[in-house]
Amino acid sequence: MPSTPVIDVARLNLTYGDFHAVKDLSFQVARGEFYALLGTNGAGKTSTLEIIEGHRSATSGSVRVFGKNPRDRAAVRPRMGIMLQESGFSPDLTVAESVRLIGSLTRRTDRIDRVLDIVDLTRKAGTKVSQLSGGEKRRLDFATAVYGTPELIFLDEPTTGLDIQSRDALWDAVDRLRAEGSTIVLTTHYLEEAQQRADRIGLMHNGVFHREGTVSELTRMLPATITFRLPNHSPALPLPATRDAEGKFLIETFGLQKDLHTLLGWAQDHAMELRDLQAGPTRLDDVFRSIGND
Ligand SMILES: Nc1ncnc2c1ncn2[C@@H]1O[C@H](COP(=O)(O)OP(=O)(O)OP(=O)(O)O)[C@@H](O)[C@H]1O
Repeated sequence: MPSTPVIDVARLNLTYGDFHAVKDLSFQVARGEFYALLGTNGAGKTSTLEIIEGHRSATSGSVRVFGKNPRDRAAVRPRMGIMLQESGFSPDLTVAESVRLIGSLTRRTDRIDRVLDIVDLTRKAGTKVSQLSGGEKRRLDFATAVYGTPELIFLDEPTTGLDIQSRDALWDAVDRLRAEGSTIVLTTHYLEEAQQRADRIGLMHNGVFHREGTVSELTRMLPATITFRLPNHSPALPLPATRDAEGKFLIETFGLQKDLHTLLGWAQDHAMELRDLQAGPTRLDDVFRSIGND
């Protein structure tokens, strides 16, 4: 029998005055899953997450986290690690004091030196929050997700402002949390981060899901592309293609491997060089750009 979902949202609605921000939204997140809630600006992601995190009441619909009402903070909060866009740590506290505060707020236990090590702030333990760089502050925000290895972790734009080393370290830490069984909910505008890691994606637009599914389910709906250039007066191509104003050819295909094989065979047979050849699967960016087209 499948286990109870960690998050169960059914026909969720939220209105701000007469503005309908979230409309009949339903989705579930299973234990151990990495779910990315993505969408256009103003789509309703933050509003939805605020309800799931217990910060806001729904106008109607049902939200269950670990089978409980998330407004029941005492039952649910200790099991959730929430990395907000800004955690709002007091500027006068030191890094170590801020991390200790996470423990008392969430009622989870952990070793402060362990958490500082994971977020690479050991050397800044005695530094005041006001004296941290933007990236260091972001890593301190991440400590809220790491502290006490919570069962459910929300990451809201976690890598904004982080250099590449810090990003890699953050994702390594997330991988370890997953290996220990944590469920991850990510929101980000860096689509490739979601594309690489998410088990499933909910793509929101105007308060509803435009699409929901695995990355391959989402991208399978749009064609992959092959682009290249050819010298003038080349023989006819073996596949339908369009040509832009700069002379670059574009082939759109749902059979990338087969069509690429056909094209390369044609080029070989005619001793043609396919200059600037690029072939790529559909990216999540393309699915995003298609919002509003259907
Ligand atoms: N407190 C509020 N009062 C009135 N309208 C609000 C309030 N908070 C959000 N909204 C509106 O609700 C809609 C959804 O906002 P929300 O912040 O949930 O979107 P989002 O998907 O997180 O957007 P973004 O990617 O831009 O952060 C937006 O049109 C926003 O202007």
